[in-house]
Parts: sequence; C-alpha cells; structure tokens
Amino acid sequence: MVNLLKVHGSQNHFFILDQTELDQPLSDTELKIFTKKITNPNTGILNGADGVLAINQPIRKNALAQMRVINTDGSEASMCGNGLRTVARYLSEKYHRDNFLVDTMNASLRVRREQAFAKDVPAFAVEISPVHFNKEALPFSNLGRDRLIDDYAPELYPQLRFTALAVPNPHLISFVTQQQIISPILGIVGKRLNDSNPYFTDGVNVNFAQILDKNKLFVRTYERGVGFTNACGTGMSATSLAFVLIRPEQAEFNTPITVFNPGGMVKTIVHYDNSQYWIELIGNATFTQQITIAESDLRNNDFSKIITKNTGEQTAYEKFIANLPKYNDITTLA
Ligand SMILES: N[C@@H](CCC[C@H](N)C(=O)O)C(=O)O
Repeated sequence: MVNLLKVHGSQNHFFILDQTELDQPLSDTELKIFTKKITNPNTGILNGADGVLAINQPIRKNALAQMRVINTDGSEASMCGNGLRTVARYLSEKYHRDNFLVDTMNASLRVRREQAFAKDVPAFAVEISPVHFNKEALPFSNLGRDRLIDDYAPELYPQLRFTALAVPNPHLISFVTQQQIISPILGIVGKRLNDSNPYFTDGVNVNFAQILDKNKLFVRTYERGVGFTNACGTGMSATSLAFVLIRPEQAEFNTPITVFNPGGMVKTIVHYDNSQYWIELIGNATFTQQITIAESDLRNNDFSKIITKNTGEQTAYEKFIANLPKYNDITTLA
C-alpha cells in the first residue's frame, strides 16, 4: 500500500506522492497522466488540486530529497513556493530534521521549520531563488525590450504597468487598485498569455497586487498550468521583491512583508546578498487528508478503493483565517 497526502499552503492544494516509497517510481509519462487524473475535480479525489508534488531521491550533493512540481494540466514547473513548504514539513517529519536542503529543478533550496501560525497550523520557511529579470530567463519576446520593470506594455494590457521576473518560474506582476483586482482583467490577461501567444511562449503566472499599507499586500494570481488559484507562493515572493524595488518608500529589504491572498496569508522577507536577490517565504504547511491506495491502483489511476483519513488540520486552519482582517473577500471569484 502507498500513502498519499492532500496538503495546502494558503489553500493552494496539492497531492504529495513520495516516489521513494514506491516499489517502482512512476515514469514521467505516468506521473503526468496520474496528475491530470487525480487533480481534476471530476476524475480525481477530494475535489482535485492545483498539482502533484513528487518526492524523489536528491539529485545534488547535501539535499535530503528532490521535489518535482506537476501542474494540473500535466506541465512541469521549476518551482512552487506553497508546495515546497508542505514538502519541507513532510520531509521534516519523515527524517526528523528542522533545517535542510531540498532539490528543485534549478537549485537546492534551504527550508526550515518556523513557529506555528496558530495551534495545529504548522509553518515553514522556504528559500525562493534564483531570481532573473532578463527576457531569456522568463522567457519573453516581442515586447521591444530586454527587461520589463514597472513599465507600460500595451501589447499585454493597455492601462497597466508590468514587471516580469523569474524566481525561477516566470511571473508577471502589476500593482493595481482593489477594483482592478476583482475585475475580469486578470482572467483576460492570464488566459491570453497562457494560450499560444507571441510574448510569453512558455506561458507565465500573472499576479495582480494591491498595496494595502507599508509592508502589506494583497495578491491574486492566475497560474500557468492551473488558472485562478487561491494563492501562489512564488507569485507572492516575486511580487514582494517587485514591491521593494518599485516602491522603496513602502517596503524594505530584510523586513517582513505581510501578504494576504484569497486562501490566507503568508510573510515574505526580501534579501539582497552577494549581488543576488532571494526571498524567504513563510507560511502554513497544512495536511488535510491521508490517503491509502494500492500501488497497482495508483499506477492504473484507479481511485475507487482508496481509504482517506481526515487529519482535522483544516478546521484549525479555517479558525486561523477567520481571525485575519478581511481585506478583500474575493475567494468566491477564484
Ligand atoms: N502555486 C505555485 C506555483 C506552481 C507553478 C506554476 N503553476 C508554474 O507553472 O510556474 C507556488 O506556490 O509557487
């Protein structure tokens, strides 16, 4: 029998599949098909999810394990901030370590246990890096420039200023009004840039941010490979870096920024060390259900005989978010 976990960070939901516990790890094709099936609310279980986080043996020296991120459409992302916190917790409990490295597609990233956000709302901090602004890193093209930083790009949307950066998955950020956050613009821009288009040929995660106060943001994201999501950890991290760079009078380096999102709240801290930007992302790592499935059923995508057990942590999480300030109640639009 195999154990899966249904987890979330700020209600960005995933299934964790520890491939090191299987007799035979799923091949890339099997993993893609499994992800599309289990995360789809119609064909999957427990209302689906935004993706699968697959844990493998480490690929670099000194890391405890590797995390691969498969989006619900079967595409693979180089990073996932909310997902990495939940993987950090899983590995922390499995190996009894509170501070270690996890391999991702492009880098080994530092993770550590943090003080819980509330009773039964465990929290982890993860490193978000490397950061790049050049058009080759995202990639983007046909925008008549090498970098896009707080500038108009009428090809993308006429009245908005955009910033593009990779952390290392690609993000497009716009600081907007509350009215614009809840308007259809994010869906229009997100859909267009994630269909076949001449600007972001690999797609891009699109983040709309409202500045609430000094060191305080609300961020809503249209995710590549997913669509609207409750929260995107790399998106909130990239947006925090853009906030510090573009509005230095409102946000500082090395200072916690509170980032609200439709699924909850995280803290970010933006750093600049050795000529490199990096961001700490701190937030909940919640396990909602444990799922038991026969390995043959998992391989055949047959979820009819699974056994699920609620952890009770979602109740604690809901109590935690009920006490957060209601900056922007747009969850129903997601
Ligand atoms: N939700 C994630 C990002 C997942 C990857 C994204 N969909 C992509 O394709 O880049 C996060 O929390 O960072």
